Amino acid sequence: MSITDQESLLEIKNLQVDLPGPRKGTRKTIIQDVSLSIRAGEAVGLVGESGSGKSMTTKAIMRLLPKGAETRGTLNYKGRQILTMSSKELLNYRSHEVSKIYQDSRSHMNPLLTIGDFLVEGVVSSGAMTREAAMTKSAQLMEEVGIMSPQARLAQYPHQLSGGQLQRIMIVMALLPNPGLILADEPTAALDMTVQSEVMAILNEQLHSRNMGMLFITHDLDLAAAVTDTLAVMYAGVIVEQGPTQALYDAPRHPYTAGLLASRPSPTEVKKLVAIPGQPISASESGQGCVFEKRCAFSVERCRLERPALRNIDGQMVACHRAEEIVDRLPAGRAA
Ligand SMILES: Nc1ncnc2c1ncn2[C@@H]1O[C@H](COP(=O)(O)OP(=O)(O)OP(=O)(O)O)[C@@H](O)[C@H]1O
Repeated sequence: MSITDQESLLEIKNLQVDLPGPRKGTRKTIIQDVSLSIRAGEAVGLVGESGSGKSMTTKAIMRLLPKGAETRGTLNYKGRQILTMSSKELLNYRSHEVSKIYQDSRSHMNPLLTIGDFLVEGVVSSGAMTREAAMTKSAQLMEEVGIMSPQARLAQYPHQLSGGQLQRIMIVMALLPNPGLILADEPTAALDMTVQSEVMAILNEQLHSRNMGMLFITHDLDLAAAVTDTLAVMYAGVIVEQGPTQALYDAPRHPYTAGLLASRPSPTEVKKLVAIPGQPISASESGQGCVFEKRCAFSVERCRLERPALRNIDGQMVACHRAEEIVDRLPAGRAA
């Protein structure tokens, strides 16, 4: 099946992931009923606190979940079912179709390999390119992402490059096989703000010039808002709010999203931070009701008893029974 701008590159429907529980024969749910789609040229942000299930979602997309994991639902890439791919298809999918960019590039690099050897290792060993072709393409891509003197850099070792340069090298490695989809897991978390913006601008530019899709994983709503077209907010393995980035950022409708926005510092003004009370829970600790119920200031009995489904309110998908009646009482999130 060919992909046009309008068709989904990646389509996840009703994903549920269970892992073996602490006692023999038990299981714990990590991801519950997650649906998400990414089109070519689109950047989708998956935002949530630590433990909400963001990384597990990317692992499910790569079919790299821990041993003993049980996956339900459907995951399609360009119309092909990821869950039923043969080992050969899966190898091709992981090495050519989807690339991952990690948070801490230095810890993913072998300090004993030159940048060049590190970059070409994957594409050469998968037989996709000769070493010479991979080195030439790496040098071209390095120029595209703003690394000066690429030939000299290819011969250097990771300790000779700064954090920002290494993250650009990770982007080059991700682009080398010409993937359709990039999974970027907190790609700038280890960088300072200026370098963070530069790296995100490079990713954005590449996304559009190559018409790739991107899933951008982060706990930083502001960063996600700056670089994505669509946002999905995750809590305890569930997407609680989803919609066009600008609309969701300007006018959150779920108490959790509003709480996240109110709890971060403003870059332009001194304001009192409003923390979300209580501690995040994992999917396996959630009861039959709303996953956010225990921390929500607007919780009523129905929230405790009945899990709210995502429903469309003015173009935003919101999983809250009371979304319409509480909208004016949510904490103001946007920086003034
Ligand atoms: N290998 C594992 N075995 C069992 N449980 C796991 C494993 N890895 C993660 N979990 C659990 O799965 C849940 C989701 O974890 P996940 O790593 O996806 O969260 P996250 O949102 O990516 O967090 P972070 O931002 O800290 O990376 C958490 O409750 C976590 O404890």
